[in-house]
Amino acid sequence: MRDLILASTSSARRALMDGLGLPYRTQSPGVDEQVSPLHSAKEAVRELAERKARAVHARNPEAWVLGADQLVEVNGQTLTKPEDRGAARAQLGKLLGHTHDIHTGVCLIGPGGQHFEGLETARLTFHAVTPDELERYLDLNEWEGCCGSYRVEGAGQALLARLEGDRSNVQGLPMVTVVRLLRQAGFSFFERR
Ligand SMILES: Nc1nc2c(ncn2[C@H]2C[C@H](O)[C@@H](COP(=O)(O)OP(=O)(O)OP(=O)(O)O)O2)c(=O)[nH]1
Repeated sequence: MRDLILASTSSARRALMDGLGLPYRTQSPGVDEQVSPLHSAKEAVRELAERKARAVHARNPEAWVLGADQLVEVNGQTLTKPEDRGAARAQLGKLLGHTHDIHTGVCLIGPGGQHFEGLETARLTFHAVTPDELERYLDLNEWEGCCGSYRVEGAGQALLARLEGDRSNVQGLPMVTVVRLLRQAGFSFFERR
């Protein structure tokens, strides 16, 4: 049985991997997530996904390690996870009534140094809502730990006017891409245990 590690502290990513049914374990990447301000959002998530995977692989060289990173891009600005409710209000203020992209980079590193990577973008359009409705949504605390301050699988779907792309990508892992990388790496599925 292959040793697969998800290099993530994200409960959303764990939930998505749990659904896939492959045996895996998790480890925190514990990396500095600073990247050059000259990087585009896509370059940043690609670099950080690899940085996370390589950091955990360095501690577990015999394992397969999957890392991921996500950013929201709107009007040329990149948004990550909000620090507090005020930051979440400001983020949603940029997204409501507009269209934004959410990019997720994924990187799979193997015991022999094998390296597979992918990047997926989903495009979301949000309804414009009143300030009172925004405050009511913020009261639900779905903004906590979420890039862009919303949960597409939660109450946040009431904000969604249009979604183009892989919904699981918005949640944190583009599972169509993750499955492609795992199959490219030779993983087999539905093993009898
Ligand atoms: N449940 C849920 N989580 C979301 C949604 N959109 C974004 N997120 C979460 C997934 C990730 O945990 C987080 C993206 O931020 P990062 O890529 O920096 O990952 P994070 O630091 O959370 O975990 P990691 O670096 O993998 O340990 O936002 C959503 O619609 N639903």
